[in-house]
Amino acid sequence: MNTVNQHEPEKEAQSPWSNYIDKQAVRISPSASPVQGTITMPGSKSLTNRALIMAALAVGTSRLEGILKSDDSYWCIHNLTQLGIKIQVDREIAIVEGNRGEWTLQGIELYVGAAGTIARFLPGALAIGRGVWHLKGSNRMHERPLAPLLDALTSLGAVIQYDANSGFLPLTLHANGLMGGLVSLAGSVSSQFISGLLLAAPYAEEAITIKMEGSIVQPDYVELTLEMMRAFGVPSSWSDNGSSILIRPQKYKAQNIKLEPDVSTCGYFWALAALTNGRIRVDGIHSKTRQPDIELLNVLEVMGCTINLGENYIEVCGTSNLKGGFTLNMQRWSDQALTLAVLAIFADGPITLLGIEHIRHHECDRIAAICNELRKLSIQVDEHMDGFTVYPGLPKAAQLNPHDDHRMAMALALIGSKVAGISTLNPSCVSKTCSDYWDRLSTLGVVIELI
Ligand SMILES: O=C(O)C1=C[C@@H](OP(=O)(O)O)[C@@H](O)[C@H](O)C1
Ligand SMILES: C=C(OP(=O)(O)O)C(=O)O
Repeated sequence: MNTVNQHEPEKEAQSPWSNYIDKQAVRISPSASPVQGTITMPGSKSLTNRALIMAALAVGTSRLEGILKSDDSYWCIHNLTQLGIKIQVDREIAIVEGNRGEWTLQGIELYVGAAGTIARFLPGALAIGRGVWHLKGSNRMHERPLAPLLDALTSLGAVIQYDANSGFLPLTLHANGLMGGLVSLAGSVSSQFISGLLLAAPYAEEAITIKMEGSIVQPDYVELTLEMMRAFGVPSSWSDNGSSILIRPQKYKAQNIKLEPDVSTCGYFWALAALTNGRIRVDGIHSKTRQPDIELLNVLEVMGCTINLGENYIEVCGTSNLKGGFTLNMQRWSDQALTLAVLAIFADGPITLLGIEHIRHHECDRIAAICNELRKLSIQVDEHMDGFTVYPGLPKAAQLNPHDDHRMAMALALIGSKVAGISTLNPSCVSKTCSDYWDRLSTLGVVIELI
């Protein structure tokens, strides 16, 4: 539990859409006045990669508006293009010509970078066709689990050969189409296994029933998948008291759709308002979104912030006295755990976050990594198997290591918006989901020096 994976920056996993690639570190210093602004946010990573893959498999040509342009979506577009899908990107719009589920280019190597969504969504999408592909990713992606998904695909007809470790990338996938039938799948380590099978399920020879074993972490992402499938013309039905989903054979129909902004990225900016007693309004988003990180707003309200919900915007106004002294189970929206860890430093009582053991399998072991970094600031933390407790304190100056994890970098930067002397290494790792993060902070008055 005490070992920390000090992953070195892996530049190969960054894409042409990455910025700051030549920078070693970033110094973050407080703004002279409370942070205020009305901003827009890039598109959701989760929605972008789902929409790209469904559009690629669809009948007809889709138009996706508001795509995210970051490493995770770059590798998705790059791989689909390598596989013969025609995709034109013009600013934040992608035009995608669907292949009706028939892959034409085989025998190629596909590189998924550090993107969990591609590593978990592409194998199923490929397994519906016929052909052989080699899949690999970043060093960290080679350590992130895939076995439940790959075992399910194997039981439906795929043949998988592992280069090194069974259940992990890199691997060779021999696709023979997917049979239908009943398949059991556990989502207790990652909800992406279930989304990955769902995305492919309509292209199986017979109906597929996915029986979910045990509880699913972050289940709203499965709902996001089902919602996007409905948008592409594929319905699904739940049975067994919500533990099984049935998908019948059919094809996605090309769509013209607008994607929501990324609520996980919004979280850093709302937290910035909360911390600096400022005001941040994000346009183009509403509180009825299915993206689970919207729950952060309820917690910010409990902590003393004022939340203004418009039809097409959400505004957070901060407070001079952030309230702590509570315990939260964050299993359902764990991408914000690191944001809350940082807010907790400046609250008036300790905050304990539990139910998030699965984030040890994300871009780094996020529980070990955040505890390690906050201790460098002399902040008291207790590490638990499934979470951590952060105690309020005055952070001392330090250089922090984001462990090559975009969310570590984006959350740790918020400490610098409050106190002097904070810097973090490897600033370009933010490009996994927000390639212009440092410019965005700078525009809002936070002092950013890229070195
Ligand atoms: O399906 C998705 O788009 C995601 C699912 C979640 O992952 P896990 O279910 O693997 O925790 C989330 O953390 C990730 O950022 C995006
Ligand atoms: C867990 C995350 O990403 P991935 O899609 O790689 O799992 C994340 O963005 O916090």
